[in-house]
Amino acid sequence: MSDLVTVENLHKSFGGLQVLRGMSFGVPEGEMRVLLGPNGCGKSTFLKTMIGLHRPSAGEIRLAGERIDGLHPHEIARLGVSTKLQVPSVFRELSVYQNIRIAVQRETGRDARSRNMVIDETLDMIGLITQAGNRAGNLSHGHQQWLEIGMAIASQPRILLLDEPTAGMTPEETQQTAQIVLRLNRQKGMTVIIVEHDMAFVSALDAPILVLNQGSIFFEGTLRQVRTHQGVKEIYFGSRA
Ligand SMILES: Nc1ncnc2c1ncn2[C@@H]1O[C@H](COP(=O)(O)OP(=O)(O)OP(=O)(O)O)[C@@H](O)[C@H]1O
Repeated sequence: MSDLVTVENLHKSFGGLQVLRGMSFGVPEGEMRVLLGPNGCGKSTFLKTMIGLHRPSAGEIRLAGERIDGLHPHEIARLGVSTKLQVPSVFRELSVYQNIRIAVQRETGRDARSRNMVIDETLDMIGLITQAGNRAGNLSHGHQQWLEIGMAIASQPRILLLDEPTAGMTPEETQQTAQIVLRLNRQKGMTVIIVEHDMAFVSALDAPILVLNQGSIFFEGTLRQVRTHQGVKEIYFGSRA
């Protein structure tokens, strides 16, 4: 299958600080990749560059063969790239249902019946149907994260980017989040790129891993291969791992 996302020789500097230095990889349509790497190696910078919040210093990002680097965030979103970053984005005063409805309404061209179907399907996907009438601000931290995932998928994107979605969650919520992401990927066929540190979560996803180090992809393989690769152990897990 051809790549939905192609990242080629991507560079991003902030002043004199070179964060991304020749990052290259591809993700075939319908697949998932986990982006791992030590703190400050540029994982969030990559996600923000992909959604147009940062302009690359050099290199290309393609979606289904078309260049998206340099486009505005709303143009990239319209092409089907959706994201849940670490910054909270739910409307706390509104209900769970209203939050999802707002996210669905951002899409044009749907009639009311099909909008309602998307809202119900989204609530089902994120496991919050029984909480639909609750105020978003009253949800637990974990459930708010699921709601944010729901808002990100309500536009039915081609690719979903998640930045540390399980941060601050309990171990049980973390496992349930893995199930949500797996449903999106395996049942809905959504392409997913996830930045994550939690190894229990990464293990549950059972997806190929990209290890980012010093601004470029250092290694690509399974979690098992990553865990036993001497070079990765040294840069990521520390030499004692
Ligand atoms: N807007 C910015 N201006 C200047 N420097 C920045 C900016 N954004 C990120 N950086 C720097 O770029 C480097 C990479 O940051 P980034 O947040 O991408 O790392 P990360 O791999 O996501 O880290 P973590 O795992 O800790 O979240 C850091 O040194 C950071 O201080």
